[in-house]
Amino acid sequence: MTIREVLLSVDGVEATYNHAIRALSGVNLTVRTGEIVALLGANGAGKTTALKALCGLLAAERGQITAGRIRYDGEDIAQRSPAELVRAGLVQVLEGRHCFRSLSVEDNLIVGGQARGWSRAALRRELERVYTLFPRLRDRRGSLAGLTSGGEQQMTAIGRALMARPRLLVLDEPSMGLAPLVVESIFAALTALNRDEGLTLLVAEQNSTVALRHAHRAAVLENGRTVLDGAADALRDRDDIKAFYLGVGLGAAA
Ligand SMILES: Nc1ncnc2c1ncn2[C@@H]1O[C@H](COP(=O)(O)OP(=O)(O)OP(=O)(O)O)[C@@H](O)[C@H]1O
Repeated sequence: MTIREVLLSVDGVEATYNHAIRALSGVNLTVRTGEIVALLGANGAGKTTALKALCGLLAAERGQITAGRIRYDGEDIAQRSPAELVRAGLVQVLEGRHCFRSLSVEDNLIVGGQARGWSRAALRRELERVYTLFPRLRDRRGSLAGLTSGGEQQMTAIGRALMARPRLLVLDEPSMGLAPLVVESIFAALTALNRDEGLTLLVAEQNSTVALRHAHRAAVLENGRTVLDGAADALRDRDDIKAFYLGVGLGAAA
């Protein structure tokens, strides 16, 4: 996959909640078209806040961007609504596998396609694309999403985002609470989308071992600020960095 122009840039972003609690104090991040970028950091480092800031979701949590600039596809997006950003191709999968629990898996996916107003034929084609990527969802398409496994719910949440045909897919902790094999299959699907379709990905993860295995580059947050930014393979080999910033024990870092 060829990596091209800068699709997203976050420069010196600071943010607070309730105009009082400082959550971000200098986040810098660049995502180029065709890249997989991992956003790493320990619990509470500011990953979720950073993703919400760039997806237009901070205001809904009484959060404010107080400094810095966020540009997507060459435009300042700090004031854009999440719906506008989805139409522009910036689509997020929030932490915690947000599915409509009382809708079927397939209806969840269809809801994701509504942002694009697909025709019937196009909708069918997009559903097929998701089912090819996640065959388990084809088997479970008639089941209520709330009654499927954690992994299937995460796949449904990702599938729903894919139905909007993102240019940049932003994911918050896709591995959370899932068994290692399920995590591996989700990351394998995301990597295949990146490789085969050039989908650009920004993935926040506490599971730095998995994220660094799949990402091209990574940024590390500590106390709301970017402290490291570099090639994923360089960070992967630095056990000292992982132990210091990511809380990965030296013995478990391999
Ligand atoms: N809605 C909120 N209101 C007030 N403070 C918040 C809110 N959400 C997060 N914070 C605070 O902002 C800081 C950054 O939290 P954030 O959730 O962004 O970190 P994180 O790296 O995503 O951690 P985790 O992996 O635990 O979600 C923390 O100090 C947290 O307590």
